[in-house]
Amino acid sequence: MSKLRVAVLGAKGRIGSEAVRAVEAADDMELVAALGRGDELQTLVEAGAQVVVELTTPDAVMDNLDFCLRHGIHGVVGTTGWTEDRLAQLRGWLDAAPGAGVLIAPNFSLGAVLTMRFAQQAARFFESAEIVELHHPNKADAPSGTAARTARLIAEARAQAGCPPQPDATTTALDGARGADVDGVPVHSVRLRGLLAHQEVLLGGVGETLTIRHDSLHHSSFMPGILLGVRRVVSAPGLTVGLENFLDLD
Ligand SMILES: NC(=O)c1ccc[n+]([C@@H]2O[C@H](COP(=O)([O-])OP(=O)(O)OC[C@H]3O[C@@H](n4cnc5c(N)ncnc54)[C@H](O)[C@@H]3O)[C@@H](O)[C@H]2O)c1
Ligand SMILES: O=C(O)C1=N[C@H](C(=O)O)CCC1
Repeated sequence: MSKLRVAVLGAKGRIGSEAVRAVEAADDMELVAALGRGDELQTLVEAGAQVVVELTTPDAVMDNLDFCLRHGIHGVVGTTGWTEDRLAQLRGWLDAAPGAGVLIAPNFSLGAVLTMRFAQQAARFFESAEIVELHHPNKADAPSGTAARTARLIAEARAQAGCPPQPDATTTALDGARGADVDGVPVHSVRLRGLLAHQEVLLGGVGETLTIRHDSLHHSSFMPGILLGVRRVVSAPGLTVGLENFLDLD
C-alpha cells in the first residue's frame, strides 16, 4: 500500500515540530516537506504533497490554504482564528476544488473533543455556563479556539432547548472582569508560565455545580488526532469542522 505523502507547515513551531516527528514515525505516511515562515509554498507541489498539516498562525493560514486548494492538496488545520467570514471564504475555495477536503480541528486531543461533547450535552440542564481556559503565556490568541468553539456549542444547545439567558446581576464591572462574551457564554482566559493547554467548563444549577476539566500536559496529546485527521481527510471532500466528525462518538 502506498504511503500518504504529508507536509507540515509551521514545522519549527511548538506543535509543528512535534507533528513532524509524529508523521515521520507513522508507518503509513511519508513526510515530504516541512516548511517554516518564508519557505516557498511551491515546494509542496514539487514534493507531491497530498495532505498539508497547517500549524502556523492566524495571519498565515488563509493564504496557505488558498494555495493548497488551488493545487488540489487536502488540509488538516490546527491553526486558530476561525470566524464565520473565514469559514465562508474557505467553503468558496473548496467549491472550486472538487474532491479536496479540509479538516479544521479547534483541538486535536481526544480529551478536549470529549470535553466539548460533554459540555454540549450538559448545557441545557443548567442555568449558568462559563468557561475558563488556561494556556502557556506564549499563546498569541485569546480566547483559545477550543474555548470559542465550546462556548458556541453550549450556546447552540441552550438555544435549541429554549433556555433563557443566563442569570447575571452585574451592573458595575471593570472592563474584562466578566470575561469575553462568546454567544452569551462568558469565557475567561488565563496565561500562565508552566501551563500548556487546559480548560474548565463550569455549569451551575440550583444547589449544584458540574465542572468538566481537561488538561493537555504535552504536545504529544495532539498527535493521534492529527494523524487520524490526515488519514480521514483524503476521503472527506469539503469542509469538516471538529475532529469529532472523524470519531464514532454516538
Ligand atoms: N488544534 C490544536 O489541537 C492545536 C494545538 C496546539 C496549537 N494549536 C494552534 O496552532 C497554531 C500554532 O501554535 P504553536 O504553539 O505551535 O505556535 P508557534 O508560534 O510555536 O508556531 C507557529 C510556527 O508557524 C511559523 N509560521 C508563521 N507563518 C508561517 C507561514 N506562512 N508558513 C509556514 N510557517 C509559518 C512560525 O514561524 C512558527 O514557527 C496556533 O494557532 C495554536 O493555537 C492548535
Ligand atoms: O497552545 C495553543 O496555542 C493551543 N491552541 C489551541 C486553541 O487555541 O484552542 C488548542 C490548544 C493549544
